[in-house]
Amino acid sequence: MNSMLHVDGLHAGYGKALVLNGVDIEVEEGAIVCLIGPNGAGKSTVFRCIYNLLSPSRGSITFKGEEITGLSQRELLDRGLGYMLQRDAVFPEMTVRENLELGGYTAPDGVDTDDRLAEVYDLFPKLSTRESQQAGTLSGGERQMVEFARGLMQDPDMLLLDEPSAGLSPKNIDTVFEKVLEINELGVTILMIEQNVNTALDYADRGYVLENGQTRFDGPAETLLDQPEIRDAYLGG
Ligand SMILES: Nc1ncnc2c1ncn2[C@@H]1O[C@H](COP(=O)(O)OP(=O)(O)OP(=O)(O)O)[C@@H](O)[C@H]1O
Repeated sequence: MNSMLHVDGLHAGYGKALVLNGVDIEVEEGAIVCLIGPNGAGKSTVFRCIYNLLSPSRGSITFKGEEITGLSQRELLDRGLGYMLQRDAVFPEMTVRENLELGGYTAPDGVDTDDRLAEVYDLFPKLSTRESQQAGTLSGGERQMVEFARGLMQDPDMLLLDEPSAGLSPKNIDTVFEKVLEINELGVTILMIEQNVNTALDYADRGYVLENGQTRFDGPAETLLDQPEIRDAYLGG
């Protein structure tokens, strides 16, 4: 397997506060990798560095074998790296279709928006039946689907997902992870931050545990929860 994304010795912070002090993550092409860790461990900060929303003070980030530190979001999308943010980011006044078409505008050259829309509707049939509905009137789970679908409009090779299941009901959480799996099976490599550790690790190939801005453990997802320190920290023993 080829390495898709490689984060090596990442250090970063906000002002004088150092938040990351040695993060190493390897994501192989085709994998689903899950980044877990307590609140404030620095998970979103890792994503901000990868997506050039924050400049690292040390370390390197390579995507498809090339250094990407400092590249604009436009360049990252052109290279096939997409990002779905944690916060609710649909445009509520716009219809479902308009939200998706917006995703298409930022797609790399050569991606046809109409073709892409048809493929995305295949993946999310419910959204095609709601395409004229204002996104702000959708349920939380449906809005999450719109965000997901919008990220896919860019036809990425890899997606960064920041807590795709955040704030959803148990039923919708399963639906989101099923979609993650389906999208992965279509060839999209996934790196996701998750608080629903048990469920996320059920779907992931590999997991990384971040604590105090450092990678503390990593391993195949199915064996990660066998480690007593991780069980104690996440499942109360
Ligand atoms: N813009 C900012 N300015 C100053 N400090 C920040 C900023 N953003 C995050 N931090 C701090 O950096 C640390 C790591 O935050 P980060 O959001 O990366 O953690 P996280 O692991 O994603 O947490 P959570 O699981 O709660 O979302 C925290 O202590 C946070 O308060």
